[in-house]
Amino acid sequence: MKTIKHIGVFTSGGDSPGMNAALHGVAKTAEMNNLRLSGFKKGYEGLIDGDLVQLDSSQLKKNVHRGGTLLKTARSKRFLTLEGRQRAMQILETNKVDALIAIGGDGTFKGLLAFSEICDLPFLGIPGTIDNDLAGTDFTLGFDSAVNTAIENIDKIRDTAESHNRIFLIEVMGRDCGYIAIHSGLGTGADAILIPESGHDFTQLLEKAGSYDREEAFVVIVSEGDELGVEPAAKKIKEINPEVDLRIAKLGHVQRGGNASAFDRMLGIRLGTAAVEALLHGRKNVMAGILNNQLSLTPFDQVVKEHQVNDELRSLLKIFGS
Ligand SMILES: Nc1ncnc2c1ncn2[C@@H]1O[C@H](COP(=O)(O)OP(=O)(O)OP(=O)(O)O)[C@@H](O)[C@H]1O
Ligand SMILES: O=P(O)(O)OC[C@H]1O[C@](O)(CO)[C@@H](O)[C@@H]1O
Repeated sequence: MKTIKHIGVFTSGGDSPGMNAALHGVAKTAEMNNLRLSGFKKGYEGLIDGDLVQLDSSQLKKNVHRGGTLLKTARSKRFLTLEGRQRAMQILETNKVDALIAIGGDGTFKGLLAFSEICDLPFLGIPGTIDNDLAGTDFTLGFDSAVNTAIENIDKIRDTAESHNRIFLIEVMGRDCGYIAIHSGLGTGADAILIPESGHDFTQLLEKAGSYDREEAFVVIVSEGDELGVEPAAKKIKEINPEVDLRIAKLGHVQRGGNASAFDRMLGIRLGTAAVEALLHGRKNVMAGILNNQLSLTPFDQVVKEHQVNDELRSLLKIFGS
């Protein structure tokens, strides 16, 4: 095993609160072990272009709380091509990088799997996405903050919904994973929660919404990947009852921003530290995560896209969400 003296780190895919805390965890642990640390900017784009900066923990510690990512991020079309990945490999060789840490979601780890076919440097992953759609960790960085933001905004919408006795269909993020919808819906006493994984029979829900008691609000949380979707759901409700007073609200990218929650700050510090220590212990091509509140390392091919909507959540959804 080659001695590690120089680590590269980057953030990739959608930004998520807690990424800066993870960068601080990486930088501080690298410093403690006398390692050089380079940050590649804009995800895989920075690897391809050789766009890198030297990182040290004194700048990063002031930004532990901040949402977004100081290294910036991107969805890189070029890294999907072999030419892009070959160029990235040359950049790593030229800069004498001995190991690479990626902070991102399932796409980022698929990228590392593809990269590992041509590049045998040790890669370490840190789960950073608001979607919480990865196996190998109970929570991804940013999920807790995003749910808190969603809940804060849904509470506000409920105030106006109650005042007007309106039906509100509120779309939350999560791509094709309903985790944010379940947590924000249960946490706000929603009347119904629609998620991609549930395979709903919508008839009952739509009828309930269509004939709702006009003396009350009716709040439905709809995950953006749900098979029905907010506009078609609204249309169907209107078909059942053209008189209903209905509004749609899409929370959108507000869910990705804002200061990281206490939970995400701590998670970032833990996982950033664990990633550097795992590399120093000779581990490669694994993601650092937290399972049952214990640090855990899971190979990339096992972490990509396993939805965590388990039996317990499904049964909660049956009781509270439809
Ligand atoms: N099969 C693949 N081969 C090579 N690179 C890939 C592959 N899949 C994804 N990538 C790279 O990983 C980047 C990040 O993936 P993606 O845009 O899906 O975000 P993500 O990491 O899943 O984060 P989020 O969950 O926040 O969207 C892509 O833009 C692309 O450059
Ligand atoms: O910012 P973009 O590229 O529009 O991506 C939005 C997507 O990214 C996420 O915020 C994180 O994966 C998803 O919930 C959402 O579907």
